[in-house]
Amino acid sequence: MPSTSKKGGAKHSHSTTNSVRKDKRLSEAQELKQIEEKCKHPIAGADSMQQFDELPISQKTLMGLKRANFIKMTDIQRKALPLGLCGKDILGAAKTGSGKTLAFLVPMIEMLYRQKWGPQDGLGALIISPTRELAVQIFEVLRKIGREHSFSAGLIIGGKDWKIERELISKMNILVCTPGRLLQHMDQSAGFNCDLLQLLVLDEADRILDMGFKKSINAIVENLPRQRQTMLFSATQTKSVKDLARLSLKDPEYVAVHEKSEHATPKNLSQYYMVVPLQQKLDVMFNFIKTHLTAKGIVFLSSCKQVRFVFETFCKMHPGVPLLHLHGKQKQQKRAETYAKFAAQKAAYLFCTDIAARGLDFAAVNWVIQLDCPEDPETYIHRVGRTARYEASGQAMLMLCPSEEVGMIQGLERAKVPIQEVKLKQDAKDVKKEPIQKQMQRLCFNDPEIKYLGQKAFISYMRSVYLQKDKTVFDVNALPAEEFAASLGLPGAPKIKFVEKSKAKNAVRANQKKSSDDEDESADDEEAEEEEERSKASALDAKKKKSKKEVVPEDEEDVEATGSKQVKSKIEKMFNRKNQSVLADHYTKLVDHDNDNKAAASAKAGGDDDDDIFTLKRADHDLGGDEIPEDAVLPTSRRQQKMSKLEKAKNKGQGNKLVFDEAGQAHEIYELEDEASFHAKGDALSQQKEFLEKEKKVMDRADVDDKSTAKEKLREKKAKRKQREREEMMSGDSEDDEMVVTLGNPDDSDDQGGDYSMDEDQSGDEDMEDDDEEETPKKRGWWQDKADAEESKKKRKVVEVDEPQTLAEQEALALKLLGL
Ligand SMILES: Nc1ncnc2c1ncn2[C@@H]1O[C@H](COP(=O)(O)OP(=O)(O)OP(=O)(O)O)[C@@H](O)[C@H]1O
Repeated sequence: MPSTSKKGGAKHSHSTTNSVRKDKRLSEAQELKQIEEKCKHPIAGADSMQQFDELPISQKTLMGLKRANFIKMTDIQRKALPLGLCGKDILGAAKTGSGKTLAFLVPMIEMLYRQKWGPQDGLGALIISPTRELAVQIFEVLRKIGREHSFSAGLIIGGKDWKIERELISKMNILVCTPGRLLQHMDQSAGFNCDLLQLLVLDEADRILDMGFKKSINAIVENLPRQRQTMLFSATQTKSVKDLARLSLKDPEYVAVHEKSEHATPKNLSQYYMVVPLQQKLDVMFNFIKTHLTAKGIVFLSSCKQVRFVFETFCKMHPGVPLLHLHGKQKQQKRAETYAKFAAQKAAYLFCTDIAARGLDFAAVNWVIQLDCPEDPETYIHRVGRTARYEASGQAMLMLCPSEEVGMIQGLERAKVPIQEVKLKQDAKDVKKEPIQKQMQRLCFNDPEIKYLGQKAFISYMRSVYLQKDKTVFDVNALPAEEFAASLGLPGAPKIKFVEKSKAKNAVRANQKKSSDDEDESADDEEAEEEEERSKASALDAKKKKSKKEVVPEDEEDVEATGSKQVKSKIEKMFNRKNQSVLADHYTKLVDHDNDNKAAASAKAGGDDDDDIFTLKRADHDLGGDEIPEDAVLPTSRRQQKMSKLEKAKNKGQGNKLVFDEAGQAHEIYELEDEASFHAKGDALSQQKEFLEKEKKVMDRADVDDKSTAKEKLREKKAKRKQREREEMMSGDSEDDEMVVTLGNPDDSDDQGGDYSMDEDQSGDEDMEDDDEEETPKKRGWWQDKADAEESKKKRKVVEVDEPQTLAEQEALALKLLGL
């Protein structure tokens, strides 16, 4: 009967499927056993292995590698993979473009596979990258080679929506992320749990471990289990014992493939440098593009503003090849688009900051041009590493100002970078030519936006040079400011306070040197010597105070009319700006109260400058000086405003103890005592001391209590928030899976995974940069609830002073609120 035969057929096929599955399971179990057996350290015959299929790895990984055309191992892979597969901690160092990514991805996938990691096991491996673009790239390679496996992997670099990320993060086996965003989730996402983490990878480890990310990484590592495998990779590897200790590496294997090689850069890379006066750089760059129209090049500049200005002006001059720009202040979507566009272009030039210096793997880049000098040889090595990747060849050009040549070239020699000088062609030096400068002037003249961008580019370049640590290379005073400004098309160089300060500092140094020379000469004159000491000490004191203030110049103080020694308030300074020649119009617009809204809107739309937005906010407060009574004690300095209550209390001293008489009048204690009984208690000084000690103890106790209460409140608040989030999570399961991939899905290989958006951890990347062409209004801080943020927003609008501490402050505030 048909029905019976159908049933029988179904039964048959069912049992066939079952037996296929069973066979598969058996062979997998067998494979696992064999791999386990082979992965005992050291792997037998590892030294002679050349291909991936000689390694003790799963068929699934091998298939993934094969489909992505990875057959033969590179040097770093040959050395690092056998160690990584055995679970060793690794410090991997190999030249740029040498294949470090696979050296950590393969052991990671294999380790999870061998442990039969499943959805219920949660997060097993974490990869941290310093930039979003690099994280995306790693994620893509993971998708390719892990396609046969069934782990879930997520990209956490700041999602479009925090909530979506938060929901997904709890379900991932592997996460590729940037430090800031990861930390944010660790702190705020209820479902995030990394207690079972098996493996941590830091790609571009030296960058992640340096100052910019230090705090985030420390906090992240604190949350991770100590029992885990850790791998660090970079072309310029850190070997700092301190760094390794803070990551709790266990007997790490140092795998360096270029340590013994003659050069630190790829052998197929030709490297040149050219000494170009600052004012000719743009001209030389433009000519370079015009004479290399079929090339694909990356041009590095020192700040976002520089990038934007050069990009905008060069676009307007139509060089005849597509131009793109990439920097950390662009919106994430724009960044991702630019990345994809440049990757797809055959001939194009990408202007960028160091955000693109590390790890990015664009195909077929012919030239890397460093229009601005890199901060150190390491940065140089990473920048040039964007070309000559794997087995390709490439060329790199470094443009140096005359004052940078000696220091930088010596540094590069020490870092084993082979570089040769090429001379600027005579016609490029011809002052009569200056085609760019004239065009630049026209652009600035016709378009105030361009002029303003130029001013900002000028200032940010000078600031970047001023802030550089290596003073043997960077000397802001050696730069021809006027000529440089003219080369940008500006009518004059904006006055920059920190440059003036730096000159003054040099003068003080010269004076000190002179006075110490004088001191040597008059060593026999005792009186003169003493005087000398005194003046030296006070000069040093003054210098200390000055340098403290100068370390990080405040944005709004950087550009300022110089010459006046008068002490001015910030508001005065702000208004004085309109008297400057170059930035006059712009600042007039910004501090014009009637036009505040207009200016705010334009700042948002054209959106360049956070300094300006900052200025605008202050102008908005309407804190007219006449509203505040003369005797009111308002916190004036920023430091004072930031002072905690405790600090303020400490600064106020211990206070007086008063006793009230029957009429309710307050008296000092001694007033109500007769002299005999006062003396009977001991001498006045010891009484005073005893009293103060007693009071101090009381205060210390109160302080401890206060702190623990505050901590407790914070804990409660956090627990409540997490609870709330947990409830929200339970109530709706998001269907958005843009940043997620289940690796075992061969059909989705061509999808563009990950839709990435903002993340807050780029401070380390672009910390010299302070503008934002596409800046959005300030977001709620990650530590704030929505309600908190609203509350603080409201507060900000009402009063901008600290909670009044003294009677005078309270009176001042009361009068202000009453509008008197
Ligand atoms: N075994 C291999 N066979 C073929 N190509 C490979 C192999 N390993 C890596 N590659 C290719 O080499 C290029 C560089 O690899 P990868 O990005 O991993 O280098 P890297 O060492 O991490 O570079 P960087 O230091 O700049 O980050 C990539 O395009 C990658 O696809």
